[in-house]
Amino acid sequence: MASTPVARLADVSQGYGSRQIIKGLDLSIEPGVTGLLGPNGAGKTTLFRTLATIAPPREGVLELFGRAVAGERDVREARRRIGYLPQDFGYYPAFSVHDFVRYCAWLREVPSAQASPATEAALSAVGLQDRAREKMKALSGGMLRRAGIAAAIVGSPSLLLLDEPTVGLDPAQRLDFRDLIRSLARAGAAVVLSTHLVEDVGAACDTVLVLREGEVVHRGAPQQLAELADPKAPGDSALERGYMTVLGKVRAAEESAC
Ligand SMILES: Nc1ncnc2c1ncn2[C@@H]1O[C@H](COP(=O)(O)OP(=O)(O)OP(=O)(O)O)[C@@H](O)[C@H]1O
Repeated sequence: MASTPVARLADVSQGYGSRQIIKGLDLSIEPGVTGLLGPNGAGKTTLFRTLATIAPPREGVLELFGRAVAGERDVREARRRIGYLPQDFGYYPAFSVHDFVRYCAWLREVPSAQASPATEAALSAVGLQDRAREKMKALSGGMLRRAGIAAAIVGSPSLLLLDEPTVGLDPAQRLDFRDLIRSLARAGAAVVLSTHLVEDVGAACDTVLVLREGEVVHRGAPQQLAELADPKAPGDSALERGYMTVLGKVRAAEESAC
């Protein structure tokens, strides 16, 4: 039986000023881990901002947790259940790591009795429990990223949106991160992550979406993408070659249509 989508976009368009980035997109996000691949400028961050209710769709409908998001009240209710790690997230440099994550719990309206245990749990999930008292400004790039992941997962959101979460993580931390998102998905969360590291998608995702110029040009299990690989396509793994093959085919179809 098909599961109910956690998020659904129906005929959604999105853009900046006069530029349209996403055009008439239909998309559903199911429980489990969804990996978002796509070249620079494909619209991945724009899609995250739409799903995170930061930028309302210009046209079309955004549905979250089975309800259309139509006004301020819907946005506020939805945000309690969404964890979002933007590519460049803001923080107060003088905050301790603990206070930063706890502040994010407060923003998400995690009940005050649960805020402290939820903060401890999120810090320990990313291996920062021993750095909880350090200032944010004293963290290395990879540790800052881990603090951002902790802030996104605090309070166990139902929908977790992670924009390039593994940038700057060392190999051991990337492996731990994969375990973490798999366990969050097993606990019922829908996780969407964007990455340029195709192997992260192969290792951690149930579904992969390839976005190009604001359109989903492929959707399926990572294995299905790997099976599309043209052996002559560039790439060091079947999945990379599958990804490059899909992009190459779309480009060729566009060129022949011109
Ligand atoms: N604030 C903005 N104002 C105007 N154009 C923008 C803005 N943010 C993004 N864009 C444009 O929208 C398009 C999609 O950008 P977006 O950041 O969503 O892509 P992306 O797939 O996340 O890229 P990357 O992989 O480089 O992070 C790009 O052409 C970008 O230049």
